[in-house]
Amino acid sequence: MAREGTEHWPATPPATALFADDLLDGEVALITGGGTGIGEEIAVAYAELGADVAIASRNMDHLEPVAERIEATGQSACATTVDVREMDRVEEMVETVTDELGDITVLVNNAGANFVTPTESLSANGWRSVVGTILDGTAYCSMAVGERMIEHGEGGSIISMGATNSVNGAPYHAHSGAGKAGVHNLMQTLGAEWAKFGIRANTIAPGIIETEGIAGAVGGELPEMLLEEIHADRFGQPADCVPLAVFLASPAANYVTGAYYSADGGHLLPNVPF
Ligand SMILES: CCCCCCC/C=C/C(=O)SCCNC(=O)CCNC(=O)[C@H](O)C(C)(C)COP(=O)(O)OP(=O)(O)OC[C@H]1O[C@@H](n2cnc3c(N)ncnc32)[C@H](O)[C@@H]1OP(=O)(O)O
Ligand SMILES: NC(=O)C1=CN([C@@H]2O[C@H](COP(=O)(O)OP(=O)(O)OC[C@H]3O[C@@H](n4cnc5c(N)ncnc54)[C@H](OP(=O)(O)O)[C@@H]3O)[C@@H](O)[C@H]2O)C=CC1
Repeated sequence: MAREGTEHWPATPPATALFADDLLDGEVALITGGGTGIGEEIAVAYAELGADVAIASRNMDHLEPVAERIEATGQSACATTVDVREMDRVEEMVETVTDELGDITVLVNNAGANFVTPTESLSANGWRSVVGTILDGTAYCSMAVGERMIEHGEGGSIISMGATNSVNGAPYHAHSGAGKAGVHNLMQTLGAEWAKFGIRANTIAPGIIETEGIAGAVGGELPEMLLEEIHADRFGQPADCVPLAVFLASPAANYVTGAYYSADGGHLLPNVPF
């Protein structure tokens, strides 16, 4: 996996160099969109730290090679198809994962969708496609897994991928920004409601992370001029998002819920003196 860094902003080291290799022993993690990009990096890191890992998305071709990478660590893997926009399919996914790996203790709502477009060119179906994946999908997966976490009675960790485009609004991101803002709000609400069950719910907001998904979303290569807005002077890599995802899944975050952490190289910070 690419881990490009610069002199002042070095690459984030692999999880095995940062965390104890048994940190996630006994955890069963489900990562939606775990066959590509950031989700793949989190899935493999969780397995390297001792979790059994399920990955789910629409296309099994994405999932099978990652399931092999998980199994190569010695942990159990489950790869299953789902469209997170459909509650029935989400319920089936959760049944499959629970049957194969046991009760889910960590859910990572990572499946995502975006394309940049002027809002006046956005169709209703385009809006639904993106908001359905980001917001409905996060809600459906959280409800289906949360219900079982409550029944099981041992708590759990729900981690959702937000995006920095939701913080101040972002031109051409009406659907994505609004959906991701909803994700953060949903995690805060679940953090409050489900605290009594020992379920924590938190959000990670990546900045601009080099993945095939974002390249597709912007219609090709990421424009270099975007770097002018990033204090770290480099785009992020999937590995830059992993330590937060490991922390939030682990006992190190036992007192952390409703929180919002960005991994964006300072993208949201002002870059002019006034
Ligand atoms: C520049 C800096 C950015 C920084 C912040 C970035 C924040 C977030 C980033 C990310 O999330 S990156 C990860 C992105 N990953 C993906 O998008 C992967 C999954 N993507 C997809 O599945 C597709 O790209 C999809 C279009 C999002 C969804 O596919 P689906 O099969 O459900 O939809 P379609 O039937 O293809 O289309 C539905 C609807 O949407 C319209 N549409 C699709 N692409 C565009 C576009 N580029 N511009 C305008 N409209 C688009 C399409 O025409 C359909 O609408 P109708 O024509 O039926 O009205
Ligand atoms: N890369 C970036 O710069 C940023 C990313 N993010 C967020 O981080 C997360 C990961 O992004 P990234 O790795 O770049 O993206 P990718 O495009 O690589 O990953 C998105 C994943 O979601 C899956 N997916 C998409 N739609 C659905 C659906 N309807 N049902 C189930 N699975 C689906 C895709 O698999 P399949 O096609 O097989 O369904 C794919 O594996 C996303 O939530 C994204 O919004 C946030 C800010 C910036």
